[in-house]
Amino acid sequence: MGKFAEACRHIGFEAMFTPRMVIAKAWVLKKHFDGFPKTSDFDLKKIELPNLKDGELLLESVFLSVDPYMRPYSQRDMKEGDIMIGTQVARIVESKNPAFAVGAFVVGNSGWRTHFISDGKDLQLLPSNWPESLPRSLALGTVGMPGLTAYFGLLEVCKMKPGEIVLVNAAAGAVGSVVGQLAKIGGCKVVGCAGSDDKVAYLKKIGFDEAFNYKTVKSLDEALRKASPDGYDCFFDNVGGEFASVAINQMKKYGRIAVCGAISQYNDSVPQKGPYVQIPMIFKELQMEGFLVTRWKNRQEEGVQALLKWVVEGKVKCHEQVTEGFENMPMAFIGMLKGENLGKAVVKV
Ligand SMILES: NC(=O)C1=CN([C@@H]2O[C@H](COP(=O)(O)OP(=O)(O)OC[C@H]3O[C@@H](n4cnc5c(N)ncnc54)[C@H](OP(=O)(O)O)[C@@H]3O)[C@@H](O)[C@H]2O)C=CC1
Ligand SMILES: CCCCCCC/C=C/C=O
Repeated sequence: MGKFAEACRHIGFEAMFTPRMVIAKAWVLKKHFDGFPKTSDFDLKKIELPNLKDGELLLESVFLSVDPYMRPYSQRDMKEGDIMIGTQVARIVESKNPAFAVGAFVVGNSGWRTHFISDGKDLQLLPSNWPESLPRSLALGTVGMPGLTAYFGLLEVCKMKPGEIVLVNAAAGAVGSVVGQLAKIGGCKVVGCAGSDDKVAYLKKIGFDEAFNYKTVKSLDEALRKASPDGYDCFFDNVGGEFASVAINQMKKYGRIAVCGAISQYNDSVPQKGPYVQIPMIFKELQMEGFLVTRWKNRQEEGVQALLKWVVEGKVKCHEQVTEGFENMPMAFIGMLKGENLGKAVVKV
């Protein structure tokens, strides 16, 4: 390094003279999942990032999300060798775009990478009223896509009304835990099912009226009937498969079923067989509607502000399962699919 550049480094102008070389780490899908994902299906790659062009930003991921949709979407939309899809909370490290200041935090959709370059079009700045004391990781969970899924699914698909009875499965997870709490805020009775006694205890702590461990009950049918002998007006289904086939028979007349997810089927190599839904749907005159949260893209601001307010007021509680270390992303993803997470599963880089 020349004397002038050295002097500049001492006074903090190094970046002006020495282009920064950034090596990003990224997880790629080495092999399409066959049944349950394995760590050997992933590969960790290093990618040298080019210098920024005008209008571009360099970002570093701070928290990355692992979500169930990555399993079916990888099958549908990805080819082997592609970087794993996903969202992150990222900090702007360098900016050649006047709309984005260095140091600001955004939600990006750039996949499993430690660093990336963006032109800003696909980035969402964290709301300007985000409290300093609130973990920014919540922008991937309760105050992000999963929270919005609960919000729009309950309001627009279940069309819940005060006094109704709401059933939700995978209830201690990112979406389910918000569903139950919003249904309580909306004046409903809430029944939640989850896969461990610790999760059930958590559901009771955050205000669910009834909760049980679907893995240890003798009969799911009996447990659902005991939790709500009159049946269910709304069923927010995160699980599908056998659970949904049993629950549908306990819907009240004119009940509404929001088909949000089918995690019990994502790892199946051979499709599951019925029982089928038509008979209870006809005789109970049910409405069953599948949805994707992206339908309400134009109302995202409304949803985020409503969720942020409830979280800040303490009316919606959040729990996160934080895995430390970018190198542990595959493990965190697999763990979430196995049910190891309480609340939202995120990875801290
Ligand atoms: N439609 C949409 O736009 C969206 C849909 N979703 C869907 O919502 C659902 C929940 O997602 P999210 O809250 O992020 O994830 P969670 O945080 O709930 O994590 C997944 C949970 O699913 C449960 N689970 C896993 N396998 C099974 C199984 N075979 N049977 C029953 N439960 C199982 C586990 O909980 P447990 O220990 O209780 O079994 C696990 O913790 C998923 O199906 C997802 O695909 C999510 C976001 C958007
Ligand atoms: C930019 C992230 C898009 C998330 C879409 C989530 C839809 C989920 C479906 C099932 O899990």
